[in-house]
Amino acid sequence: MNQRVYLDYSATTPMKQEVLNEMLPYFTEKFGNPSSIHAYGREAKQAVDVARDRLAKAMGAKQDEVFFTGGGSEADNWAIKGIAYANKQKGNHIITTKIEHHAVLHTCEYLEKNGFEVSYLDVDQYGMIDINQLKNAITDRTILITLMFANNEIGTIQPIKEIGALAKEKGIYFHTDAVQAFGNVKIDVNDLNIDLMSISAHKIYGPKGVGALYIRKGVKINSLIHGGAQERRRRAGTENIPGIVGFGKAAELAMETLETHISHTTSLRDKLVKGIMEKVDYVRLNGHPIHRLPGNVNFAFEFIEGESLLLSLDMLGISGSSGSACTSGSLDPSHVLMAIGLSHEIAHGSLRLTIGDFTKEEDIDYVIAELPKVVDRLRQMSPLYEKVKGGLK
Ligand SMILES: Cc1ncc(COP(=O)(O)O)c(C=O)c1O
Repeated sequence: MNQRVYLDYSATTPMKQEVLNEMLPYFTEKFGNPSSIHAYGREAKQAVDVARDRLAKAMGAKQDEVFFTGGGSEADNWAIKGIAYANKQKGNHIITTKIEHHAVLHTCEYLEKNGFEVSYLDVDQYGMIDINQLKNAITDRTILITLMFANNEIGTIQPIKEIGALAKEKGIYFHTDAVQAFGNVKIDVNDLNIDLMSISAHKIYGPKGVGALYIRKGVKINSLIHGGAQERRRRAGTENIPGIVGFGKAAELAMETLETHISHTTSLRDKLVKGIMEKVDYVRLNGHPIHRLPGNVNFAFEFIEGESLLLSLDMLGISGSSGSACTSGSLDPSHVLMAIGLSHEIAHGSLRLTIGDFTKEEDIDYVIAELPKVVDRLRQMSPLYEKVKGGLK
């Protein structure tokens, strides 16, 4: 029986036992609706307050600046559409990048069909934006800069502090999709001048289907979900109490263990990169060599089909990803890998392996032992590789 090695922490994380323990009573005996004024309702409301407080502390915000949502995608939609429609008297121009998650890109495309203009910034070969290109893109009609904190595929971390300072200086709202960064890097919304920030519980060892949007006090934003008066009249719908409780606990744990989490994932990441680079030829590391998420590895193997590589690894019990979880299954090369300038062929030969708290040293040893063999076997089937190896090219 093969070992089972999960290396897809950027797609989702397993929930921690402490998180589940804290959630469980809210499915059964503590089942109240926080909008009810009786004891059951008050108990549920108090649980939401505790979770909100924990999240606020984890990002340096005030409690009443944190709003729960049904996940990171909803938070992105709310931030972008909410700012666009609330500020359209001031302007109709939004700036983003070509490497955002589809929750941001498709929201921007939707707004373009509805009278807004969007500038999509390029990135360099490492996935980094150019702050001068950002400055030049700003017009007197710009109302929002929405720019991801860290990329979900290649792990590149953007210069968020500089972007926040620029947005503040120009009087433009700054939203960041921090779904991948939160819990992996230290974030203080005031220090970084962030006005709006999306986060999601299932990326930080919490439950799926719950997220949050940080909205700085005073920011002019419309609601996305209309109905009841929940979330201080800004996001209708009976709250997902167990989910919110789990998110709060996961955020608290993430902050308590941030340093050890970063050193654990960074050292395994570096070991994996070194191990593969030493044993395999015609391979490069996608993403920034230094400014990248601690647990992110993304290789581009030449002369290989990423899908075949994934399937072969899956048979060995190794679970990775060929791009973002949302794009796997489609044959189009990832928009992120295209944006950093990879050819279609090399983009198709890319493999993302993301490391987390439960990854062990022996898991990485196993991958370093098996992956080169798989790459070698698949390349034997590539006529081009044979040619290159034989020096015929
Ligand atoms: C950068 C980024 N933004 C947004 C999302 C969407 O979050 P959720 O799955 O909670 O809707 C993801 C999930 O993969 C992500 O990686």
